[in-house]
Amino acid sequence: MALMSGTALAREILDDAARRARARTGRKPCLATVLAGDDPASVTYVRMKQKRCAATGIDSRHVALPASATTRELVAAITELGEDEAVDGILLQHPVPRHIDERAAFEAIPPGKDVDGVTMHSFAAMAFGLPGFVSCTPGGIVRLLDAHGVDPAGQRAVVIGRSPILGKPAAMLLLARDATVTVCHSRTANLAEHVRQADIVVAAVGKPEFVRGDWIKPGAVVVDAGYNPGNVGDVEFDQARQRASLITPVPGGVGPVTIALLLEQTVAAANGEGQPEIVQSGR
Ligand SMILES: NC(=O)C1=CN([C@@H]2O[C@H](COP(=O)(O)OP(=O)(O)OC[C@H]3O[C@@H](n4cnc5c(N)ncnc54)[C@H](OP(=O)(O)O)[C@@H]3O)[C@@H](O)[C@H]2O)C=CC1
Ligand SMILES: Nc1nc(=O)c2c([nH]1)NC[C@@H]1CN(c3ccc(C(=O)N[C@@H](CCC(=O)O)C(=O)O)cc3)C=[N+]21
Repeated sequence: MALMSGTALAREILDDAARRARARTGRKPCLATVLAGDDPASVTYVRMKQKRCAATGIDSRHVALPASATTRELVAAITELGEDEAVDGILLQHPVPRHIDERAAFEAIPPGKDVDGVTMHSFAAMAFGLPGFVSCTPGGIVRLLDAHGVDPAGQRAVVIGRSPILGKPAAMLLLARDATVTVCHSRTANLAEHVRQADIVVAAVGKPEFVRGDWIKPGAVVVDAGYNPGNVGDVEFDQARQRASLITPVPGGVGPVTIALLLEQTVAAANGEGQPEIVQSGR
């Protein structure tokens, strides 16, 4: 077993982003973070992103709305950031309070500022193999595989989870890399049987140690995107690592690369570029 660490890769991506920041524009790129409500985990994530911005030479601006905010108010706040020329990228922290229409709020982000890759436009571009911003966690997963010499082509990939910002786009990116992709979810029958067949497993469930180590096929590559309270992933790490050829740790795996991609795409947005290199096949 070897560890598929994300910290070194994140460092590389951030160093490169720092070098490219202001190169074309002469001013710092600016990421706007938007948070509705005060969920403590979300507050922590947003703070992490802001700190990483500061260290990378990126300005950040934060818009905080109360948990009682309406869809209309959230959409208005995002629309305003979309029209603000000083803002290059917009991140709306997921999840939003239950009474808010999250999709409507995401869609208020103009495609050129969708550095978190959450809009229909970005998803479709990614799925069609066209230039655009990728969803950060799935994009980070593919970059991790690349950095560790894992070529998904012809491999059986099983993605557990189908959420709009994680499981579903992760499946599309693996498909673009010519993997044979199975997407599992809460209605999947015989989940363990699917996982046992997988050369590449992506766990994106949100349940601590949900994926049992003995489901992992010997030699498989395991990517644990789960991030549960107490820094616990979605995979039973100690058992899985004995069977996997490569496995991401939690923390220090997918998480840091996700944030690095967000900042990389913010710099790209400021420089007027898309992010075409992740999707190659155009299928
Ligand atoms: N490192 C990072 O950057 C990020 C990490 N995360 C982490 O990833 C995890 C997943 O996040 P997210 O996708 O937003 O979560 P969601 O809750 O939106 O989605 C969870 C998915 O898991 C599926 N699922 C739930 N129970 C089961 C089950 N028993 N068997 C099979 N599938 C099941 C659900 O299926 P169904 O669709 O049928 O309900 C759903 O598709 C969390 O731990 C989160 O913290 C999330 C985003 C970024
Ligand atoms: N619109 C939106 N986009 C997101 O990308 C998004 C989101 N909403 N909502 C919440 C999840 C969660 N998420 C994490 C990112 C990095 C780490 C991360 O870097 N974790 C460190 C540990 C950090 C620490 O706890 O010290 C690690 O895994 O090593 C974790 C979780 C992004 N998310």
